[in-house]
Amino acid sequence: MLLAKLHAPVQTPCSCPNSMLLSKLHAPVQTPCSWPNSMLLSKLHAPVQTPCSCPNSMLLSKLHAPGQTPCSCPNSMLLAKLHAPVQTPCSCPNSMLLSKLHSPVQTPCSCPNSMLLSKLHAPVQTPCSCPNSMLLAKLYATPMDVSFFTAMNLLLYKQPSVLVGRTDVVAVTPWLAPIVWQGTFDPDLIDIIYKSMNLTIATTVFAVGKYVRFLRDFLETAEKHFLVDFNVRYYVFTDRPDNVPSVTMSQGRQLSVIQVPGSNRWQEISARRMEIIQTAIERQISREADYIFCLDVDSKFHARWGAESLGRLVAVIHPELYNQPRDRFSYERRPASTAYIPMDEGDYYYAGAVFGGFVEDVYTLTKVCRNQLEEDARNSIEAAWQEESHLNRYLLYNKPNKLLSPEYQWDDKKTNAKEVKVIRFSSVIKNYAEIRPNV
Ligand SMILES: CC(=O)N[C@H]1[C@@H](OP(=O)(O)OP(=O)(O)OC[C@H]2O[C@@H](n3ccc(=O)[nH]c3=O)[C@H](O)[C@@H]2O)O[C@H](CO)[C@H](O)[C@@H]1O
Ligand SMILES: [Mn+2]
Repeated sequence: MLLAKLHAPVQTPCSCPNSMLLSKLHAPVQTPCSWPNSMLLSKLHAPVQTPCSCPNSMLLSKLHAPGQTPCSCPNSMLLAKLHAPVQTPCSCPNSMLLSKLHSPVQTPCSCPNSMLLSKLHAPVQTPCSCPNSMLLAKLYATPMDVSFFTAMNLLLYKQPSVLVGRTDVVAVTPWLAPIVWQGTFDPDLIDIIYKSMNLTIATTVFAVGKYVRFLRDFLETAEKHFLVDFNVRYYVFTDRPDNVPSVTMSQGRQLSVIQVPGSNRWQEISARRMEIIQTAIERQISREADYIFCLDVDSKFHARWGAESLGRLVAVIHPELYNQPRDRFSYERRPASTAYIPMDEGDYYYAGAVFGGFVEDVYTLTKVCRNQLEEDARNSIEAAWQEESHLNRYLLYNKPNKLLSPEYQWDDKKTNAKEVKVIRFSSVIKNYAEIRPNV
């Protein structure tokens, strides 16, 4: 619930994490329940009651009054939206007010406002799982917690620039989705924002037939680089469960093995992933994770792959075709296939080896692609690149809201390109004739 709210549209047109938190904090109390924290939140959003002249009443009145004397210091800007704790205090009236708000209640008297302030400064009581309690718990997390709120105050990070950034690559699509390249995000900042949400990321990987041999490197390098310090649940789909290696997992990470049939056609193994992922989401993943990534197993991680990769619907730009005109893309070009894309259409060529997003969005993607694959099979047509062709068709008409650059899907066969400053995940070189069940 909280996660959904954090992703709700921001009132102020800005996509920065502070705005997301602020908009949540400013939202009217939703679904109030009778539990004390909900009541308290309702009061916080209510107008000041029965003002008296005690310092606490005065402070509360100021808090609910429109922003005064805004200056350009970070505190004033935040105060205009809400009473966040002071970062880098200065002596402007807004900073002073903020300091007061976060200091212990002064001179308590028995007026309702003093009582309310005392409650606000008290530790969270008996948390339950309603959204209001979760929000309060975050607001009042102890300084030891890396919670959204404390992290925002303690983390000093480089000022974002409007004028200086990557100029050698395009970092945003024409529909304003970011394209994630090294140098376009602050890794520490982005991790702290997402870590406080206590997310679980499902990661599916297929190791059918001889492809089980890739699992050890895949998993061992993932433990070093992939969403480190996040809760990750790997789902390994294989016809050889006895050959799944035992790899030591860090805290918060676990692996489940799900048995699937083998096949004597690699095309079928690859394409059936859509159906199998769809079914696994229905059966268990929807209850066990917030986000999901679906990855190829014949790959290794080499460098950080962090929370910058998370989004509602995420795709990766194929390393072979990112600098090619769309008519060279290996889309399915036969109108008889449901994966058909005409020559004059197409945004990017996305790789089938990496896609992800919110579990429910990936569920829809896998369901649509599975249905299209089955319809094609009934019509005896197989798209040029199986599920990858269907994925490209889906993403053309259902735009992803985050794109990963080829840093996130390189190929060991390729020499480095100067715009790729870091290779995070790459396909290993394999002998197709030896490893696949058919050629
Ligand atoms: C050179 C080439 O052909 N590249 C295509 C091939 O990529 P790839 O060579 O990356 O395909 P792949 O052989 O890695 O197969 C995709 C994934 O399916 C799983 N798997 C596949 C076969 C098997 O016997 N067992 C098994 O487990 C495994 O997780 C693997 O990572 O296919 C993709 C679509 O699927 C794309 O169209 C690629 O452009
Ligand atoms: Mn592969």
